[in-house]
Amino acid sequence: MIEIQNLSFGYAKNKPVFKNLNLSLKAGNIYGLLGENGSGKSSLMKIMAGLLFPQEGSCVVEGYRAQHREPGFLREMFFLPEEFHVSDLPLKDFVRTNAPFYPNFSQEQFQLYLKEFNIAEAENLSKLSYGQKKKVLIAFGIATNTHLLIMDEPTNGLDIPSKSQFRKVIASAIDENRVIIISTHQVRDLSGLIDPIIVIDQQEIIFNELLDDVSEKLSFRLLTKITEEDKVLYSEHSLKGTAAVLENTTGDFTKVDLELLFNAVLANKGRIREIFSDKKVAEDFQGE
Ligand SMILES: Nc1ncnc2c1ncn2[C@@H]1O[C@H](COP(=O)(O)OP(=O)(O)OP(=O)(O)O)[C@@H](O)[C@H]1O
Repeated sequence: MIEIQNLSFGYAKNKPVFKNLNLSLKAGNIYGLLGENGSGKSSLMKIMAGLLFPQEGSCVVEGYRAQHREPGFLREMFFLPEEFHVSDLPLKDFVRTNAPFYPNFSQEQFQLYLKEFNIAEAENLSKLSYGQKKKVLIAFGIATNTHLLIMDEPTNGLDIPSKSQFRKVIASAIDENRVIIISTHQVRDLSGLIDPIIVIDQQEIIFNELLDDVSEKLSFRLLTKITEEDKVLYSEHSLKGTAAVLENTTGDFTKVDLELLFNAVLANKGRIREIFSDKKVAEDFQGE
């Protein structure tokens, strides 16, 4: 659905944000895009939305070059940026003005999601808080039924009940024709929702894996003591013990802790890359 090839991008000449980046995203998935502050998550999302242009290489969405923002592309793409502005309109006028851009917009779904988020349809946007406005945009974005839905830090600013409502509505919105991309620092908010996980670091994608493959290759354990046999890739001390990411040498599947995974990927990217590329070589070999 999205093919990014040899993409280089930067805001200033000698300060690249991405160098020769390649990424392929497939419909039917809710991708989680993770990275430290300034790693380029928002920039990548804006490139996919056609709002920033590659200096080299290409970003093609369902056959359209994103940067050309052709009508056929715009009809099938909704982008919720981290910072947004909405006009002071009654909600029904907001819908009347914006819904016609999206041929598959569903008023019925929009109402359902608003109800889930406890927002009355009679509201005027000027009377809503930041978090409530965000929920209106999330509800609208999902109800557009576009093939590509991009959300930059959607749970930022949402209260605790809204975060679980968010998970519920997003989980109901994915289908085989749609790709959803969500960037976040709050990985715990999105655990059980995002899969695969993509990590950006230092101008490149350093990790792009399905959680099933993560469970197969890595173990997430709370250890009281680390022994020499434990192939520890990353560990953190806590009051409960040492939370560790290890190479999965036993074949047992443990539950993936996204925060630990992210920290491990950043702290030990060379070894983690080797572990996952071994798997890909083996799969390619089997496929021959
Ligand atoms: N409008 C801009 N002009 C110049 N540089 C920019 C601009 N926007 C972002 N940058 C730079 O580009 C790099 C990537 O920024 P980006 O906002 O894409 O990162 P991010 O991963 O989304 O960060 P955060 O997690 O803090 O939101 C950073 O070094 C940032 O300073």
